[in-house]
Amino acid sequence: MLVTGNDILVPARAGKYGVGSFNTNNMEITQAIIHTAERLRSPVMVQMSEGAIKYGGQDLANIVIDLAERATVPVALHLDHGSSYESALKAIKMGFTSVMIDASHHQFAENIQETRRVVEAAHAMGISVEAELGRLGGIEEHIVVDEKDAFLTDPEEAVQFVEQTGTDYLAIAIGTSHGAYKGKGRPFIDHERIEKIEKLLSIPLVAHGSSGVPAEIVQRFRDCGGEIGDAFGIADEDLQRATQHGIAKVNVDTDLRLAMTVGVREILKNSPKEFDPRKIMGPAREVMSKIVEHKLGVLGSVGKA
Ligand SMILES: O=C(COP(=O)(O)O)NO
Ligand code: NA
Ligand SMILES: [Zn+2]
Repeated sequence: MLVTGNDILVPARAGKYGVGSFNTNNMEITQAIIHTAERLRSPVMVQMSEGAIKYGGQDLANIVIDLAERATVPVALHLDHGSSYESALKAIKMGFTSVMIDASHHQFAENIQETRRVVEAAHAMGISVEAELGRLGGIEEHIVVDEKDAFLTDPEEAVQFVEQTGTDYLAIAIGTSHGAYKGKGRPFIDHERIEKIEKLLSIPLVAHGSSGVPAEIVQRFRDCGGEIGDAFGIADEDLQRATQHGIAKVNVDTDLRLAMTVGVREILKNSPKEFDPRKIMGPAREVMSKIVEHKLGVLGSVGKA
């Protein structure tokens, strides 16, 4: 069933498990996310960035909404990294049941102002809101925030921010970053910071940049002609620990991008005569489903629906 972000994340925080919020850009990615969640009796969030909305529009949103409405587990459709009040309201009009307003690149006061506007409008329409305080490293969609400017979330500021905005859940910068290159070997995750914020805030916390970038997928990517550097993601145990301390929503995009590309490249390489789209996208859907299954297991949401 299609529900709001709060319907999924408030129980997740209380139950000390994480809920995967996976980015989608087409039907097969959406099916891999929702059908795997159903099979594992897990709540799940499907998210679209502004780029995905530009690419697939209402067509793509309707695929997600239809699968979510018919799903036997709770599913929310979430706007990822909404960059403005207008963008958030447009998404709500499109049928999104959760919206992020990411004003984290503004000064504190502007972030509060922009976020509060969205919260008032979204709440008037029964939609829940994610905001962000602190800046991740890596490439945050339209913003390249390099390491030196990235700053982690200040716990006391986070309390003020939540009080003054009314945001339902909060994305915090705790060492993760977007993309496939999160750090050499094992990215540093500031567990002390998470645990400080956990004690001060009772709302669900959000971890962006939570792809694991599994070595096996990276190797398969290379083996079928993909070019990728020294790619590392967040370690499963770091993610598991974070979900025990307030992290309830966990954003994953890169892992599904790599998985789909591996599926397609392997077919094109090993079956050069193949040109049936179902035989090309079908195996890619399988590779993605396995990645979703692994992630739901790491997050502890299996059987929670
Ligand atoms: O935070 C993310 C995705 O992060 P990854 O690049 O680690 O999948 N989307 O908002
Ligand atoms: Na988001
Ligand atoms: Zn993100």
